[in-house]
Amino acid sequence: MYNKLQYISQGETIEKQLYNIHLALDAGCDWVQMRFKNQTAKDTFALAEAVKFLCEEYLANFIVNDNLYLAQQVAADGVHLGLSDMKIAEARAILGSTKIIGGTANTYEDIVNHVRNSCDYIGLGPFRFTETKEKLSPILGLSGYYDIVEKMKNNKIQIPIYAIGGITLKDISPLMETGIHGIAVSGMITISDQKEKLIQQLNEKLYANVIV
Ligand SMILES: Cc1ncc(COP(=O)(O)OP(=O)(O)O)c(N)n1
Ligand SMILES: Cc1nc(C(=O)O)sc1CCOP(=O)(O)O
Ligand SMILES: [Mg+2]
Repeated sequence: MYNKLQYISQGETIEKQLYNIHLALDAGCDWVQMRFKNQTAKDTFALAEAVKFLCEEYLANFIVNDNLYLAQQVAADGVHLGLSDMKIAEARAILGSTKIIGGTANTYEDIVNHVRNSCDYIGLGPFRFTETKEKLSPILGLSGYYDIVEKMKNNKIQIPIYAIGGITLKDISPLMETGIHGIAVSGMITISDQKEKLIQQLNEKLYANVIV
C-alpha cells in the first residue's frame, strides 16, 4: 500500500525545485511528485533526471506531474494526471501495470471513472482554497470528503484517496476521520523552516490509527 504522505514540489527554477525536493527528502518525505509547470522541455527533462537520481538515493517514490512521456524517459515510478491531462485509460495502455498512475478527482463520478480505468490512487480536491494551483475545481471542504467516501463505501468502490489543496497540520486528523488514505501537500512542507519536525508530526497524525 502507498505511503500516506506525498510531497508535491514547488519552485520556478531547476535550482529552487531541487533545493526544495532535497530538503523534503532529507526531512523524511519518501514520495515526491515533481510539479514544474510552464517550463521548457529541456529544463523539465533536466530537472526530472536530477530528481530521479535524488529519489533513488533516498529510496523515495518519484512520480511526474502531467507528462507521461517524461515519466517514461527518466524511468520514474509513475505519473499524476489531472482531469484535463491524458486519459487514465490511455496512460495505462502505454505504461502497463507496473507503473503508478494517479488521477485527480473533484467528484464521486470522477473517482468511479478512474477506478474503471485502472487508476492506482486519487488526488481528491481541493480541500480548501490554495494559491499553489490556478483554476481550482469547486472546494470540497470536510463535508465533501465525508459525502464522497460514504458513497464509495455504499458502492464498494476501493482506491486510496489523497486529500489535496491548502492542507495544514490541524486538518490532518479530521481529514483522516473521513476515511481517506492520505494527503498530498506542497505549500505546507515547502515553506516550513522545521521540515523534519513537521514531517514527523504529519506522519504521527497520518498513521495514528494504523495497527502494526
Ligand atoms: C495528488 C495530486 N492530486 C491532484 C493534483 C492536481 O492535478 P491537476 O488537476 O492535473 O493539476 P496540476 O497539478 O497539473 O496543476 C496533483 N497534481 N496531485
Ligand atoms: C496541485 C494541486 N491540485 C489541487 C486540486 O485540487 O486538484 S490543489 C493543488 C495544490 C496543492 O498544493 P498546496 O498543498 O500548497 O495547497
Ligand atoms: Mg495536471
